[in-house]
Amino acid sequence: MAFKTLGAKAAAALDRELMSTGAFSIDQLMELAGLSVSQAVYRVHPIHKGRRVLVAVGPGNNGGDGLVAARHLRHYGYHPTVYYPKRSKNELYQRLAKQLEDLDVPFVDDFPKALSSADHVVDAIFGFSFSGEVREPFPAVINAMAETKIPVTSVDAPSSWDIEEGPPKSGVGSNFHPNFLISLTAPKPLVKHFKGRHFIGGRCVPKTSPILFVFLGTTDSSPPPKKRFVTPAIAAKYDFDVPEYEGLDQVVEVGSGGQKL
Ligand SMILES: NC(=O)C1=CN([C@@H]2O[C@H](COP(=O)(O)OP(=O)(O)OC[C@H]3O[C@@H](n4cnc5c(N)ncnc54)[C@H](O)[C@@H]3O)[C@@H](O)[C@H]2O)[C@@H](O)CC1
Ligand SMILES: [K+]
Repeated sequence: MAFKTLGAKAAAALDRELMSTGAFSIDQLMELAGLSVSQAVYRVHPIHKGRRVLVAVGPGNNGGDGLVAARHLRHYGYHPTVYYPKRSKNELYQRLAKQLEDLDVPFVDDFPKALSSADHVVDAIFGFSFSGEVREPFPAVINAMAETKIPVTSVDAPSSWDIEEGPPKSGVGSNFHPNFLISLTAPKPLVKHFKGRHFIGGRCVPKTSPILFVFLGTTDSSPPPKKRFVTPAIAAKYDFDVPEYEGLDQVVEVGSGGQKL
């Protein structure tokens, strides 16, 4: 059985709701997203496979997730490098970049050159707000990620893929098939075209409501709740499934097309 998917409009509406009635700040959501991404990378590319992780950062919140992930990866002992060609003037992104600079994480301008000395790539260029043809300077970056033999982990969506329809039929991105994908909160419809290893990660901590405690039968001696990140009410309203997370994990591996394993 497959996890229900969340279309681009629903995903954007969900994030807006979390930031209004849900009382979360964008910083919190991005921190949890980036933390999940860093854990997915740690799973698929443990440090002994090579420390050099190149993080391709786009101009929006998907890029912000990449900046946060780079910081966590640095703390885990990786040597991240960040390609961030369209820097946002937004104060949040400037703070995320400063945090990386303070950790001596290098920012590079030449993506192909950086790729030639990387062990792993994180694709945090576009997420659910991508649409249309890829604009400069990103076509060459997408092409390079499509052609490289270095494993690529995409954040929320393979950049350049249509959120509903998947890879473009021709042109930039039509041959881009990342090895790994981490869907944030819930898979997007494009996962039906994804063939690699697939994880779901999170956005926000659960509100353990009395109803949830009753539902899970939680007492002092019972196992901790495995549902994570969104409240049961939000999952029901947006009609998606919350996977079961183990222990301290911020990610759960699922089938490539979003099937329950
Ligand atoms: N929306 C939210 O509140 C949150 C979103 N998160 C992450 O943010 C993503 C969505 O973020 P955003 O809504 O900022 O959007 P994206 O980061 O998906 O992309 C929007 C940016 O890409 C540019 N863009 C769109 N189409 C393009 C094209 N064809 N060529 C070149 N540039 C193009 C836009 O001008 C904009 O700067 C999610 O997929 C997820 O990864 C998380 O950080 C948590 C919170
Ligand atoms: K992406």
